[in-house]
Amino acid sequence: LPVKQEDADLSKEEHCRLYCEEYSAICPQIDIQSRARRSEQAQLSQPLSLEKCVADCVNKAKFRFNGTPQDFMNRNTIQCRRNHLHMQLQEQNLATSDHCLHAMFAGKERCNSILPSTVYYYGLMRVGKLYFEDPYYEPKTTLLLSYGLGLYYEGAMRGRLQTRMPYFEVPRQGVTCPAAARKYRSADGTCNHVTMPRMGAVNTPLISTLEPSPPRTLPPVKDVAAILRRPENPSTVAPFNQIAVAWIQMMTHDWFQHDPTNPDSKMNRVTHWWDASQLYGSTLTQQRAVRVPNTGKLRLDKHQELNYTSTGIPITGFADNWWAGLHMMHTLFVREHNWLADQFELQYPGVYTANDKFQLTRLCLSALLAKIHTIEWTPTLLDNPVAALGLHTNWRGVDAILEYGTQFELQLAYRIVGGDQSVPHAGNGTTRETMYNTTFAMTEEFVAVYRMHPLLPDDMEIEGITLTLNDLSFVDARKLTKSVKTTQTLLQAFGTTPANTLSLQNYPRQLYGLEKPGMSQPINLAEIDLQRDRERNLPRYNDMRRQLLLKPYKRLEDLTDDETELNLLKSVYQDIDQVDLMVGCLVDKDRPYGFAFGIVPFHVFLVMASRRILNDRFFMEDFNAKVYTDFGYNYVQSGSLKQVMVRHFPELNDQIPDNPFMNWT
Ligand code: HEM
Repeated sequence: LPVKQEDADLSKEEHCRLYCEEYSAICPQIDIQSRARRSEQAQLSQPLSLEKCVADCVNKAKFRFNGTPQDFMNRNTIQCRRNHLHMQLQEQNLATSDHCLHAMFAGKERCNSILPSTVYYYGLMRVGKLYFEDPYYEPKTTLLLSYGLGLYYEGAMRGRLQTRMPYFEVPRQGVTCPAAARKYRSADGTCNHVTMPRMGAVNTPLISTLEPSPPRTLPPVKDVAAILRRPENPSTVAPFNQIAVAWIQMMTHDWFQHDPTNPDSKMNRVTHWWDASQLYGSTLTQQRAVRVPNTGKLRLDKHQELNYTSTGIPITGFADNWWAGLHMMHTLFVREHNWLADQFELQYPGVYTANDKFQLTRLCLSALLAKIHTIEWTPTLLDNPVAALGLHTNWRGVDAILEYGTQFELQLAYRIVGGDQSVPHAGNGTTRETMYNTTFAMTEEFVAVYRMHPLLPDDMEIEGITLTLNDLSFVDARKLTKSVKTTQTLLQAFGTTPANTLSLQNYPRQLYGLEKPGMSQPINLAEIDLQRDRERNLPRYNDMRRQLLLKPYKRLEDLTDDETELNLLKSVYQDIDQVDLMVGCLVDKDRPYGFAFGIVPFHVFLVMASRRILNDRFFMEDFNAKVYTDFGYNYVQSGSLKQVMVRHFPELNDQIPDNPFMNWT
């Protein structure tokens, strides 16, 4: 294990030289952490015997189990499903009742303290889930109690799921971090994490935290894709618009991308961090290509639109799966980058070099994107006051409660829980090392639940002309982008075109014959989506429910009350355990109040939404005016999507609602 060996050879001074030339105060801490890692690694290298694992579960966790060790493993109990050491680390701090709780979720084994866990689960968690899923649930209680219970469910479930995230070493592979890496985000995502510098970097693996379903005969993807297809008659639409759709695709390009030419590869082609790599690239070479040399700015054409190569490839950080929606979003934020870089010169004349201005702008813009996503985009799709409060808390901490209303009881709650510092959130300095003791990486299940192609339209009207999705995609997008006011026109069209709902019969017809450059014939994206989840060993839907601590279903009938949908499901699946993950996500009626998607994707997001903030140094201990500058920090904390849009397209001011993701009139 290279990290272990390297660390073992380093003196304390070496640690300081390598990791914290500027911040020597944290050296002792680093030394302790390195020693802890080394001792963990030494234990990890011990062979794991099944008997020992079970014995530990029984002795350390005081967990009773009747059956063979193999049964124990097969039952998927949380103690044994992770590697042995991780189990010990995670579980030793848990109360016996929590072990029992895990076990109950996993397979209803007998526990020796069944009573407290029953009270806990059936009492707080059950009631909390009711209020979380429907804040207007009867019997009505006080706001404090219903929101409190709902939030309790969210927090407790996140904690449960979090204990399943693994700890693993990412080999350093010769990466050393220069002093500048302490101040700014690196091009390739290295050095965000001080002691494990390749954590979250480009070309490190996406991880699977769930287990594959047992093998069994499944219907061909072709047949399954056929039941997803959107019919010719008008599709069902959402209250939010196509800007929200283009937004989420742009975000996923920041977080993860598999290599479509090598479906077996688990490597992430972009950095795992929320660092706007879709704009800036995930390597130094890509970054140089998008920058205007010797300035802090990014390239735009003479109309201030995104630049393209002579062959129609956009010059930007991530250019795959391109369409007009991405042209619009990238142009908007590249313009914002250039405006912001100028502001650093105006605010601090002569203080910063061109490179400093570029790096500071990147820091601030990434944080603004993360903030817009957390407190504007996600609450739009999860239009539920309890979920929204949870999301605001992710960014602002318990201060969010104060913004939520002036009700006396909420104010009281704020005081009772101890105010701003009581909950980890952006900027409150909780270190990632102590956060859950896990390694940060995007997960395969996160990729899978974001397969949200049904949000897309089949066609869209732009300046009176109806264009199909094929007309808007790949190099065809370029044809639209040569006029002076392209992005303004696109924003108007996308703002007034509703998103489609995430439901069973709503997969765009156009995507069954998507003309992708380099392919000899059109691709069928619906089939590809299904196929990828199968070949990447994602659990099928019902197993996913089980592993996400949700009650599994018994019959296909449990998934939907709609007879047409049920008949479609029955035309391809014989039983509930066959249902593909994406199909289950689209059809499952288990959708909390106001949610645009179901509880399964939500449980996956619940963990990742917090981790990608709480594990990132630039959102935690380094999210402050010292690192971002006073101006930059205020820019992030006071900025919003509408502000950015109006800055660059003032003519749209009157049309853009306060929440630009909602349909414009
Ligand atoms: C017109 C717009 C879009 C086009 C042309 C498009 C096209 C594609 C293509 C060709 C793939 C690769 C399939 C493969 O070979 O594995 C893909 C993957 C994917 N798309 Fe889209 N897409 C579009 C919009 C969206 C939107 C709105 C979302 C919403 C979140 C989305 C989410 C994803 C995800 C999660 C993947 C899997 C990525 C991975 O495997 O790492 N796409 N898309």
